[in-house]
Amino acid sequence: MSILVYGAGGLGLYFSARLAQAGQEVILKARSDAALRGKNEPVSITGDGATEEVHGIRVVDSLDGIQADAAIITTKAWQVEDAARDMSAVLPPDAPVLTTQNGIDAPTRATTFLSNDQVFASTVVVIAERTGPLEVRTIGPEASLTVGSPANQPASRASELISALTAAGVSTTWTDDIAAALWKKLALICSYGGIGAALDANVGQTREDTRARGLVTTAMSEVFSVADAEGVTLTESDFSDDMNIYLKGFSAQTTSSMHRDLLAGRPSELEDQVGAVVHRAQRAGVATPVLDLVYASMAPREAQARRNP
Ligand SMILES: NC(=O)C1=CN([C@@H]2O[C@H](COP(=O)(O)OP(=O)(O)OC[C@H]3O[C@@H](n4cnc5c(N)ncnc54)[C@H](OP(=O)(O)O)[C@@H]3O)[C@@H](O)[C@H]2O)C=CC1
Ligand SMILES: CC(C)(CO)C(=O)C(=O)O
Repeated sequence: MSILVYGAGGLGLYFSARLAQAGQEVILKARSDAALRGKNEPVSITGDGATEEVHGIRVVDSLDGIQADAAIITTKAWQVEDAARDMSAVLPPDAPVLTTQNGIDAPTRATTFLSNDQVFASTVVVIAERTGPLEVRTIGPEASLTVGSPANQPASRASELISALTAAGVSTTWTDDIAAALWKKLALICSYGGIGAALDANVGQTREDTRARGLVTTAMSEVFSVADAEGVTLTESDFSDDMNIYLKGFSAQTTSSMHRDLLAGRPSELEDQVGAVVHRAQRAGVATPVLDLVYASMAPREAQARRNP
């Protein structure tokens, strides 16, 4: 199968490497340094102290003349529309396209230029960081994905892509309620990531401090309340799952990518994560005082980063 991976950052390099190692034909849409260097170079993937060089990935900086059977969008959330526009010119209309972004808006953004039926969404659990052009480092286990169709398409429409991911060692589960899966993940990253960013504290530090832990817990329940107002069904056991990941699943040093980007002065996914919740809360008349404060305290930093990217 020929798979277009769009965006050579942490997640894009990770998927490209694993899919190519499993024998898939991978086209990686990169830009800037990664595209220029990548013409004749392998992708290097480091995890568990070992580095593997993966050859055979076709790195391109333009989709002109590209043919692919499926695509995975691995840009940041605010770049999904551009990616979708670009690939809509070359993909067959029935080719499945998988979004991987945190937040809840990526599938809608993708359908600005792609058909509802071909866009599949996923939540991704992995820690993959781009460490240089065509270099990625993973921390912890291989990725696991929950995949579904916002347009209620059957799994069979994306079965070849799902099989390719599974064969590449990425455990992939199908869900009939992808909206719930996206909101559940959003509740996790918005809460520990939002409070972590506002306090500049890692997971270990917010977990150990009673007041900070209370803020994470309240922020999480605020996201659940907004999901409820949006008609998304999340259960108490979903809340416990998220709390367990925060309290027991993450290593103490963990910070969210939104936190790291904000603190480094880079454009972040603040709008797509905390912003997406507080704006919906306002429209639905749901009180989210903790997340409002996180958003208000981080928005000036975000605006500054976007003035000087
Ligand atoms: N990394 C992870 O472990 C996880 C990430 N996610 C989610 O996955 C998404 C991607 O995250 P991550 O990989 O960390 O982000 P990165 O910023 O590392 O990667 C995004 C990449 O997309 C590239 N890109 C953007 N627009 C284009 C374009 N038009 N053409 C070519 N390349 C483009 C960027 O290029 P350039 O560098 O030139 O800007 C960048 O390399 C986010 O929504 C994140 O929340 C979810 C779970 C885990
Ligand atoms: C939860 C985590 C670390 C990995 O899945 C993530 O998605 C992020 O920080 O953006």
